Amino acid sequence: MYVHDELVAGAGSDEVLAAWKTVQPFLSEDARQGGVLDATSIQLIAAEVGVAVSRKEAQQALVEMDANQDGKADKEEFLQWWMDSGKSTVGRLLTSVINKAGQNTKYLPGISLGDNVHAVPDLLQAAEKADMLVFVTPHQFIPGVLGKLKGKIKPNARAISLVKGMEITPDGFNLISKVIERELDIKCSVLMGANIAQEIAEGRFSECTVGAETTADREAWLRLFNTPLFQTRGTSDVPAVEMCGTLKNVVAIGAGFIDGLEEGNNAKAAIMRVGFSEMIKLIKRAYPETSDATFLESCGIADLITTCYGGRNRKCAEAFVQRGGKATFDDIEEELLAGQKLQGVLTSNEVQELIESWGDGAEKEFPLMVTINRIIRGDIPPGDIVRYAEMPSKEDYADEGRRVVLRKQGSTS
Ligand SMILES: NC(=O)c1ccc[n+]([C@@H]2O[C@H](COP(=O)([O-])OP(=O)(O)OC[C@H]3O[C@@H](n4cnc5c(N)ncnc54)[C@H](O)[C@@H]3O)[C@@H](O)[C@H]2O)c1
Ligand SMILES: O=P(O)(O)OC[C@H](O)CO
Repeated sequence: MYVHDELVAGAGSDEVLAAWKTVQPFLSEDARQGGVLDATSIQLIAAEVGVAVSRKEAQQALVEMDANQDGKADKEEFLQWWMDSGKSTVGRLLTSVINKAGQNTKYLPGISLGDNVHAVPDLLQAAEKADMLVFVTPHQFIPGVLGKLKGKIKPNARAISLVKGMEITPDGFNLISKVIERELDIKCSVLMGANIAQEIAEGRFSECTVGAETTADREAWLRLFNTPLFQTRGTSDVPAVEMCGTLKNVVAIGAGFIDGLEEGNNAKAAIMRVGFSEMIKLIKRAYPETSDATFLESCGIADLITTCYGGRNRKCAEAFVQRGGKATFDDIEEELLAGQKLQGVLTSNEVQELIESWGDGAEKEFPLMVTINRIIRGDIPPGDIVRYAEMPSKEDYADEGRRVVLRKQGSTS
């Protein structure tokens, strides 16, 4: 499994002590006898706990460690330095942690990944011989990932995308599965559904929808994914499945605004209802052949519900309101998600571009999507979400932030 490598928090003193013992046979004579370290010993111990330490860093560490300035660094000084430094400048490589601890301590702490999961930091090494490629990375990173894979994978490999988002082009848009197909010249199916990762990782029951054009592809992916606790249903309505997963993230931002405003359950249900009907309208406009039945699959109504209650888009939108305009979505993402990435904000901008590309009058077809985007951009305050039908705009706030233009009767604030 390819894992985009990064440095994560350093190991604790217990792990380092265990590493110290493990590498004893390889330490220098001085280190073994009296616990006096040299740079090589530091590198060996650090490597054992999954931390990459260069020669230069190890030498610098020796200078920092020598607290009593006797020209030596012993075990106690080493341990003290390790804990004090917090490994803030060194850290542990995530792939190494996953392979040693059997856990992704950064993104899924406490979840055992199983013995057959091996993290590989080299994308090509992980993918070039694969027959089945599963794409699940935030959609902003997809171009970079595909650039590295282009022309380097098996020509008959099958792909599936769990990625939510779209690419905007001068001619319209492409869903991520289509971007994968175009760049890698292979078929790409999709898997979407009410699938909050933490719950699946904990082995709790959920469903999902696989969209694949051919029966052979559907059967192949169902064989791979379907389990009693992860019930997978297939459909050939591929773009609608992917569009549902993509658009519900925008509605979830709206649901989060409602939560932040403490507008209550009725208001949230209303935003979800309107959002769902705009999703359906937008999907049918882009893909008129879409089957209504797809909206009742896990990728449709179920994913909308779970994301509007338990997702990160909802959570960050709620915080955006609670901060009263003092924090941007970027700030909130960094603070609340610790390295994870929001999809809904980018997708809202993409959807807005798509709607605008459909020409005059198209915005009025999707007043909630447009209103959510205006709130995200800071053009109007979050409270205006309940006035989505009037489509309040930046111009309504021309007078030093006060809402001065009443677009429709009864729209005062
Ligand atoms: N988390 C969920 O519950 C969930 C469920 C279903 C679908 N999805 C979708 O799957 C996609 C990925 O979401 P996620 O939650 O796994 O990611 P995430 O939000 O946890 O993002 C962090 C991931 O991005 C990787 N990353 C960081 N920089 C990168 C780079 N330059 N290139 C490649 N990868 C990089 C990190 O290693 C980490 O794995 C999204 O489109 C999301 O909507 C997520
Ligand atoms: O946490 P979110 O808001 O990115 O949503 C997660 C998944 O898409 C739910 O299926």
